[in-house]
Amino acid sequence: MHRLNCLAVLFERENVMPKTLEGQITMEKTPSYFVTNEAPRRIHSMAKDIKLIVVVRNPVTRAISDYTQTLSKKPEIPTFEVLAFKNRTLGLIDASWSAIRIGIYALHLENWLQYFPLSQILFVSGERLIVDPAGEMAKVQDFLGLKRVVTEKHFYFNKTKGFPCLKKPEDSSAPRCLGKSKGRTHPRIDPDVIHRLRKFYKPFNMMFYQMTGQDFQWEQEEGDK
Ligand SMILES: Nc1ncnc2c1ncn2[C@@H]1O[C@H](COP(=O)(O)OS(=O)(=O)O)[C@@H](OP(=O)(O)O)[C@H]1O
Repeated sequence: MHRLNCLAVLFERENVMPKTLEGQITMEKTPSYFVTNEAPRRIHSMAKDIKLIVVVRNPVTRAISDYTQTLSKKPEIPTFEVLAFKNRTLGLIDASWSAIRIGIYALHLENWLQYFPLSQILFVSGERLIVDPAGEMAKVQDFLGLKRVVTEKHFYFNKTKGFPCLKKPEDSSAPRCLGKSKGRTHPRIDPDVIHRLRKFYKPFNMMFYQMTGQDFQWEQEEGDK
């Protein structure tokens, strides 16, 4: 079943969704909501006061990450360079390919803003989440009206993983990194293709910065990982 339908069903059969007691928050996470056309209308009709959190990263890196994930399940698919273009000679990007379409954040956000005010949405920078997880988590906790319980002391940089991992200072349980499918090495992509994609996304990124009032600095980035 599609994940959106899953949430709808869970909400409808209230007994399936965990009961929320006074002072508790129920959270639900599905990556595809942000880019699903019917999602804002349906979620709004169920929970108008809901707080929404969206993690966004450079759409070029996001597309490559998306492709890497698909490639790991279907190694026979064409190369990224082939899938990215409608016509490579003309430099025509295939914006209908989901790996590329999902990164047109301004387009998706427009849809959500028809139903929810910006104040109900928090945008977390995927890049900041890696370099300063505690800083981004502070914003998340403030946004949710929670005490800042998760702080610096809950994170350490794991050199083998190449990413921050979680430690729980209050108990002696082992530190935890995200699984093998998170933080995989990306295949090398032709720099011309990356350049073309960056050009493609630039106006949409600008629009997104304007809509959110946040500059994610994706134009300043040198590499794409
Ligand atoms: N701490 C930590 N550890 C590992 N990975 C981290 C971390 N923080 C952020 N990231 C980035 O998260 C990316 C994977 O998340 P996804 O968006 O694919 O997850 S999901 O769609 O919600 O399942 C994943 O993308 P890839 O690098 O392309 O695998 C990571 O770059």
